[in-house]
Amino acid sequence: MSDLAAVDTDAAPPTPLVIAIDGPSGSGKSSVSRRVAARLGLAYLDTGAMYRAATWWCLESGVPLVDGPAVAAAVAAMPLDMGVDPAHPTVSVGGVDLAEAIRRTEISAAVSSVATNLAVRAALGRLQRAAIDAEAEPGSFSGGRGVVAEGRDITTVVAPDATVRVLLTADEHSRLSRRARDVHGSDSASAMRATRDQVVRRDADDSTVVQFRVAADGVTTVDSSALDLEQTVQAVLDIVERVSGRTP
Ligand SMILES: Nc1ncnc2c1ncn2[C@@H]1O[C@H](COP(=O)(O)OP(=O)(O)O)[C@@H](O)[C@H]1O
Ligand SMILES: Nc1ccn([C@H]2C[C@H](O)[C@@H](COP(=O)(O)OP(=O)(O)O)O2)c(=O)n1
Repeated sequence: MSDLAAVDTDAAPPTPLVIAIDGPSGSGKSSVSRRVAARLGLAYLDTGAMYRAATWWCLESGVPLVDGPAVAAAVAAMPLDMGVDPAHPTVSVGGVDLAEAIRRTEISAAVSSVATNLAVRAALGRLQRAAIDAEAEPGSFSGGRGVVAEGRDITTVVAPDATVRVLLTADEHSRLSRRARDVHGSDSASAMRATRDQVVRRDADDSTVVQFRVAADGVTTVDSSALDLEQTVQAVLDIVERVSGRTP
């Protein structure tokens, strides 16, 4: 038998990895997920940005956020586009780039009222699942490279069949301190007080419809309270290697 004949040309390509990461505000989901995706050559889907974009769209269209059916109808018609390159993730609606707008305090303060609308959750959940499937399908347009998707219900509702499922946590003080530094450039007592609404109140509201405080069966918890960013990324990469054998 020649050397050439020994090559198995029918060998299946590696199954695209789907990594689901959930956790509360400030636990480090976005920072860690982007880095894990970049290191493994995967796409990156920020599902929180989709809820933020939906909130921006409703406010921009003059839809009162207290009117649940009107909010659901507006979100169903939202021309949303998510860019999933971890080096440059984008979110736009009707061609308007929302990178900055969706991080404003006004959106952070209002987003839970949209995220607790069950019709909105169903609609955005379907879009998220389709985006994950598009990245995870071998031979798909995007090349089936696989994806890291992060949010609050990815491990439990949107992609409970993901190859790797992680709940990223951190104690309340660490989460407040990180968010205060992100938003106010300082984690002084007053900056942390000013951030409480965006972290503690919002998580309390969000957890009335989604369970992201305790790991579901089969989900591995990573507590980042005593870790720096690189150590947290490494902790997730270690889990990926253990579960799937994949390394950067
Ligand atoms: N151990 C850590 N893990 C993740 N992020 C950390 C860590 N320590 C500090 N950070 C910082 O905390 C912030 C976390 O914010 P982010 O990733 O937006 O969290 P989330 O998406 O969960 O709200 C970022 O500025 C990040 O650099
Ligand atoms: N899969 C998801 C993702 C986010 N959400 C909600 C929860 C949050 O209040 C908003 C915004 O999420 P985002 O991840 O951007 O919030 P943080 O940056 O972690 O504070 O959307 C959700 O309900 N389900």
